[in-house]
Formats: sequence, C-alpha cells, structure tokens
Amino acid sequence: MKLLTRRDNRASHPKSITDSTDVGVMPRRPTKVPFMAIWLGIVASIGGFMFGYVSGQISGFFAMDDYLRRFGQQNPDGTYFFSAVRQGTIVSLLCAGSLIGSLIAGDLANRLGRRLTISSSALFCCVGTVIEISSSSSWAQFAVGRLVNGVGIGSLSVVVPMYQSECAPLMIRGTLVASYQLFITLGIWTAEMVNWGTETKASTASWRIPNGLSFLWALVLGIGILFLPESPRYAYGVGRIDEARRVIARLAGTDEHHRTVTDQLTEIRVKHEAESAGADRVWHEIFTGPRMFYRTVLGMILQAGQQLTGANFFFYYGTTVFAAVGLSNSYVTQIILGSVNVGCTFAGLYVAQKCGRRKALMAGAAWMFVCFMVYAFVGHFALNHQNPQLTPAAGNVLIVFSCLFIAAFATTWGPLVWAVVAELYPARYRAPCMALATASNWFFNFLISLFTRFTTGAIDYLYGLVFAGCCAALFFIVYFFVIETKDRSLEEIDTMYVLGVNPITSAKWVSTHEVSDLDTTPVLPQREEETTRQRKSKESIV
Ligand SMILES: OC[C@H]1O[C@](O)(CO)[C@@H](O)[C@@H]1O
Repeated sequence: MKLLTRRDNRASHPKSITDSTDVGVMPRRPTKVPFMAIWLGIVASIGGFMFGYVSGQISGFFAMDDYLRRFGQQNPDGTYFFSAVRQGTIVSLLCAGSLIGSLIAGDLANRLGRRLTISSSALFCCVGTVIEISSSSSWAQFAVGRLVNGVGIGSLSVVVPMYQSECAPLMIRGTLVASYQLFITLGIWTAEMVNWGTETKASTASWRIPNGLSFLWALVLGIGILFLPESPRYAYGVGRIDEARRVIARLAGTDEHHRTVTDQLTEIRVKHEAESAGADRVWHEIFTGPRMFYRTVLGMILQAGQQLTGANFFFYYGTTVFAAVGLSNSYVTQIILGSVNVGCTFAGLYVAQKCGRRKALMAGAAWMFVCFMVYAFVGHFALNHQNPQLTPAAGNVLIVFSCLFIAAFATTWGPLVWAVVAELYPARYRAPCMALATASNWFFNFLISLFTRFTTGAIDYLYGLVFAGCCAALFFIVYFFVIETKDRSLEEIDTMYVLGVNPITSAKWVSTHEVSDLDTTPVLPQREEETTRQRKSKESIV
C-alpha cells in the first residue's frame, strides 16, 4: 500500500475538519446536533427496546399462576410445573426466529430500503404477538408466536443499528450505536416492571397485559419510522440523489448548499462507485477480501462471546434461579438486576467513548470470570438446595455476585461489542458482515436459552464454570486479536487491519502514528489483483 507523507496528504485532501479559521470559510462540519437527528435515533431505537422487552418478559411469565395453569404440565398432586423441554422451547424459539430474521435482514434492507424493512419487521412482531396473546391453552401456539415475533426482532437487530449509523451525524455516531444497547436494557427493565405490576392478578391479565404491550411498541415503531427520512446512503444507492441531499441537510441542520452537505455527498459517491464494482461477489468477498476472513470470523466470535459471557442466564432464568435461592419475591431481584443493567449501560456509553476498547473488554472479561467462579462455587458448595432459608448468607452472596456480574457486562461487553463490530468492516462489506455477526449472537443466544434449563437441572450451579471458562477465553481473544480503535475513523481502522498492525501493541501504535498520513482508499480485491498483475509484468520485463 502506498504511504503518503503528511505534506502530500495535506496537498491532495480537502481542509482538515477543524480547519475553519480562514476568513469567509464556512465551518466544514456543523457543531450542533439538530433535534431531528436525535429524534431519528430515538424512534429507531424502539427496535432495540422491543428486543429487550420481548426477551425480558418471559422469565416472569413462568412464575405466574395463570400462565402456569394454561401452558404448564400437571403434577399428580394437582400443582403445575414446566418441563425443561417445554420451558426451553418457549424461551429459545424467539432466538431461533431472530436468527432467521437477522440472516435475511441485510438483503431485505438493500431491496426495500431501511425504513420499509424496519416497518415490515415491526409488522412481523405485531403478528407474532397476536399469535401469542390469543393462545388460550396451547403452549405450542404461544411458542410459534415467539418464533414469528423473533423473525421481526432479529431483522430489527441488524437494520436498526445500520440505519442509525448511516443517518447519524459524525459526532454522535459512536454514542448512537452504543445507545442501541441502552434501549435493549430499558426494554428488559420495563418488561420486568410491568410483570411485577401484573403478576399478582390471578386472572389472565397477569401475562396478557405485559404480552399485549409488545404489540403497542411494534405499532409505534412500524408507523413512526415511516415519518422519518430514508437513509441518505440507501437513497443515493438507488439513484434518489436529490432526496439524499435533502436528508443530509436536514440531519445536519443546514441548507442543501452548505459545504458539509456537498462534502458528504462526495464521500458517499466515492464509496458508492468503489462499492458498486463487483457488487455481485460481496458474499464471497467477505471471506476473501483484504484481511476479511480474519475480520468476518472475529466479528462472529465477538458477538458469540457477548452471549457466552452468560448474561442471558440471568435475564431468561433469573426469576427461577432466585426463587431457588429462597427469595420470597424473586420479581424484585430481577428488577434489581435490570436496574443495574440499565444504570451501568449508561456508564458503558462513557466507557465506549473514553476508554480503549481493548482495555475495557479485557477488564470486563476478567471481572465476569471472577463473578461466575464465586457464583458456581458458593451455589454448589455453600447453598442448602433443599432448604435455602437455612443458608441465607450463601443466598445473599449469589445475589450480590449476580449484580456485580451484570454491572461488568453492562459497562463493557453489552454496549461495546455492538460498537466494535460496527467498526470492524469496510463499508463495502458492512451489511453482510454485520448480518452474519448478529446471526452469530442470536445463534448462541438460542443455544444458551435452550440448554440452560437442562444443564442447570443436571449439573447445578457448577454450570457457571462453563461461562467462567468462556470469559477467560474471551480475555485472550481480545488480547491477541482485537485492534485498539479508539479515536479512529472507520477508514483508518480499515487501514490498520489491512496493514496487519499487531493488536497487542496497537494501542501504542495508535498514539505514535498519524493514520491520516496513510492512504486510506478502500483496498478492493480488484486493486490487489491489479497490483499483483502489475508487479508480475514488471518482474517479467526485468
Ligand atoms: O443487556 C442484556 C441483553 O443484551 C444482549 O446481550 C444484547 O446485546 C441481549 O442478548 C441480552 O438480553
């Protein structure tokens, strides 16, 4: 790759973004974020909220009398219970549907546009909820409803962050992607609060009220998104150039002739031209493009890792686990966990902006490792399983370490993985790579939700050791493979991966190199082939 000197670079590039001191020169980028951009971020984030709400509501349903009587199995003494198969299937079918949804979403978003894909995904969620809420005694119908709901949720989990990052003005893009996770946690928390409020109702309302609210969120998103502008990247890509210009101006809070609008349109045009060459080979190239195998696999591992930390062990089965510890109101414990999750995700937004990605992810993995070790050993050796009231100290330790675990997850792996994965790929491969990485998140979410119920029964709290082992492995994966990307533009990050910067020393590399001095033109396979051909032909001449 050709390296430019700083002077070369200055000469051939437009003025630096901070270089607005010349008399009569308009600042290149507006410094204020218009309300429209924030509003767009919030409305789209309802997709994240729905993800959290639907995931978070199920744990509480299993402890509701009416739900248990309708969908559970009967003991000889007339009481009801959920078998591992039935409970695992109900919980995990949402993830199975989401896995399907995430795989089809990238393609759909390119055909229908971002907004219509979001709206039709919301429609899937509405249909899924109707199937669920209308089940009167068929647990299978309820489970199918979760599957359909899942297709919508999974599709939203790819398209919402994509739409947000394509529309967001530069200075809030990082925070917007991380705040997608914040809305997921708010969704979980809201579901827990609503469950808590309705669980005492003996009637069908106990679970039907929280369940029916999913319909309302989906309706608000499905209709609300149609009043927002289309992604300017998508609009440009399908030839609606005037619309793209109008949207950029609106989201930047300027008029259409402002320099920031023309600059952005030029960037989009350059990228678009580079990306349209050989677009039909995109799926194949996400493994064969420059350092793309490394990045595609790394993205999938990081998203799988986010699930393998074990966070959903608490969110899906928390109520059941805490009931086993002998807590009289396990809903309250769930709400405490949910509140720690929301509060610490706010801290996570700060961590995402201020601390290095590597440091934060490694610290989080080490911290979660310790929590699960304590959880597993105390739960296995110190807790009296027949009568937990006899070992209150052990029960308290379990709850405290569950909270400490959630705090670690929420400040680090929860929000940061979405941000790191969105930064990993060059624009040309972003949609398919994000779809694949998100599908990997859902796949492991599915496995955990399905198998946790079986394994907790079989191997007790020592199951926590599996997650502890995964956290230890994640520490080393980040140490050896993830490059420090704080304060770098997406193009610069691409260059660092293509140049093969050593991840272990990348933080230092970042502070000692001016990446903007490098040629960050996207390296396409054609260019590589061309360079190789040129080199070979030169060699043959010599
Ligand atoms: O906050 C916890 C939630 O965050 C996720 O890991 C997504 O990032 C969900 O799978 C989980 O329920």
